[in-house]
Amino acid sequence: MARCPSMSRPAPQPLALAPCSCSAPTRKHNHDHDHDHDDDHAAHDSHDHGIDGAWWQSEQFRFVLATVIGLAIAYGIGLARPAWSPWLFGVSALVGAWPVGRRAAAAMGRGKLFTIESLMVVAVAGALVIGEAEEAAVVVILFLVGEMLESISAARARAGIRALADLMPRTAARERGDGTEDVPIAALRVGDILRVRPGDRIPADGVIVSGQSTLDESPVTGESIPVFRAEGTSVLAGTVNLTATLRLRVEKDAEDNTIARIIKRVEEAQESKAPTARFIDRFSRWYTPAAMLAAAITILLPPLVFGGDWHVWAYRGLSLLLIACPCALVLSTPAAIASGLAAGARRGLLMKGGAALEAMGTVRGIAFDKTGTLTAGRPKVTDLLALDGSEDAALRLAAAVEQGSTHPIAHAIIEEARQRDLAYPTADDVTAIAGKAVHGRVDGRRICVASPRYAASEATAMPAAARDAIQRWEGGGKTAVVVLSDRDVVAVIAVRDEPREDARQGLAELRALGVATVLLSGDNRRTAGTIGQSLGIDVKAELLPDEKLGEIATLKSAGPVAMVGDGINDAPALAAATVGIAMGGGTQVALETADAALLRDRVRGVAELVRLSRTTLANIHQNIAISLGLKAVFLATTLMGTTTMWMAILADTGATVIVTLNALRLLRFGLRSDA
Ligand SMILES: Nc1ncnc2c1ncn2[C@@H]1O[C@H](COP(=O)(O)OP(=O)(O)OP(=O)(O)O)[C@@H](O)[C@H]1O
Ligand SMILES: [Zn+2]
Repeated sequence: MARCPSMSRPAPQPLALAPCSCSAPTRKHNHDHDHDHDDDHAAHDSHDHGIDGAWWQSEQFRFVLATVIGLAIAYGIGLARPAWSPWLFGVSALVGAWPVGRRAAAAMGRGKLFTIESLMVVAVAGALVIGEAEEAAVVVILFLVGEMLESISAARARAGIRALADLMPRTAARERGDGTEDVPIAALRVGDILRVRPGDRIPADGVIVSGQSTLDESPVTGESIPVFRAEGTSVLAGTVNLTATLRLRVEKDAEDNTIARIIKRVEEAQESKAPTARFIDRFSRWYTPAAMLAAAITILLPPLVFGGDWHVWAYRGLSLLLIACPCALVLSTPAAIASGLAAGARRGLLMKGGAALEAMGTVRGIAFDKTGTLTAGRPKVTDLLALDGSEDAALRLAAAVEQGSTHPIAHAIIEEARQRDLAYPTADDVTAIAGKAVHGRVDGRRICVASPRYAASEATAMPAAARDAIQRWEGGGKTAVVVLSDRDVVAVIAVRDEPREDARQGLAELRALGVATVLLSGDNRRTAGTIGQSLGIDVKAELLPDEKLGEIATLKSAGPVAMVGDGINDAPALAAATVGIAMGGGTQVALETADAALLRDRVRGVAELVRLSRTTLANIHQNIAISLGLKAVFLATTLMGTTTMWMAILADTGATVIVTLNALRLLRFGLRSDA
């Protein structure tokens, strides 16, 4: 990670986002490193996915092992012939440092003088010059071992995402004639019919054409309760078919499958840098040269000015170089972010990057949209009051204009008309007025389905019966819409959208986390108020779409704000918030528009997201404290002369490993808490 894998065959590319040397912020991540050598390039790509085969089979490990054995032999011979010992150790150090030196030279070739590698090379060369060959050899070994440990643990963090990729079966049984043929997943085309036996994983996003079965969707969405899926419903690649054979029509090419897109998203997210990581990059840019300067001063100043011993101060100066190595610090943020993102993805919580994760960890307020977010988003018509003509006649008119609308209320009205077997005409000139109404022309009359507020301003008069019905229904948490025909009120229709099952609990969990919640609704005050009260959330109602943006701006002035919506018709509000979280409305749109997306339509997922983000932030802070703390301690002891060079590098390696292991703890996030 912080140190680049050193072998000619590029070693595991861990979390692609770790900068590969402390002092070269412009090198974005390890990959760049391998791209220095074109001949390595192809090898790199092909190994990228084989990373965590057996680490002990890697060339990196063999090299380290060889160096350790070499050192042991040198030590053994040195016992017999003490005079040879410095030379043997010197040779060991040079051989072990060879790959590091090559990388330092390559970086210098690109004009980057101050890298981890150059720190190492100068320190080792210096140690040899002052006759500390044994010390130099041990430093090199520890450095190599540290590098290897990092690769191994980093591969584990990355495996958090790769576990998702492993969900995909390699082949699928495609129907041909009477039987089936096994074809690789990549060869599947949209429209192919597949057979999936119980116990198999679904090979592609598709629709069930025959059969019904229970599916375990937890691998993809984190939803632990198996779901029943019958003919006509869609299924996701990577989920497990539990009970019966299904015939499936492929709806997506392999690379467009939801699971493939999730993996891609998370990998992209891991590459993106969090603000803290950017800060540390900038910090390293002057930090490493400063360390070199400090080392030079330590070596030169005491002997020249105060008559100090040359050997002693050269040794301390060189130790200082090793202490200055900021591997652990550079790694502290990206390692935690990568693990946090992977842990989230496994639980159906997707985030677009480190920035979103960091922001989410500091959020103090969260605004919710109502329809499709706190409620299921599938309202149903519950009451109908016809003032002029029959109920069916009114419903026909309403359905005619609602055909041109995508609003959930429109679906409810059309569904009701369908259930009553009503044939309805098509309306002309259908226009929707966002947040207010939809209107169109039917049989020469201007028909409008509108919110009561808008209707009141349009209608010539609002009959008392209509007014009463509206009041009563809204007080019961229903949404009333008024059907107008040429400015006459012909009917009032009530629809009801049920709150999500876990909405109440999810909001309570957020409050327990100290997050203020508010419902921003376009619905009328009474309806939204009733729902808000039953769920325990503050309400701002009767907001037009741009007024929602205004509310978010106001909230934002008090601190970072997240907005949770369905990601389809509230994209502007999601964009206006510090963090936009998409929920419901399918994963497809959500993944594109928002900073974060919940694959499971659970309000509790929002609380989980907050907890995960905060845990990740805390992890980052621990990592920074560990790396800087250890450096501070060893800085003091080195200048006092109580610790040696090899202890300094051991501290650096140790801090790096501790930081990596600490970050890996995040992968277990959520295993202990609820499910
Ligand atoms: N197509 C439509 N048919 C009937 N009424 C509509 C339509 N579109 C909007 N309205 C009216 O405008 C109101 C506000 O709509 P808007 O889309 O802003 O809010 P919403 O999405 O229904 O609710 P929320 O913002 O709480 O999710 C609705 O409650 C309804 O009365
Ligand atoms: Zn280091």
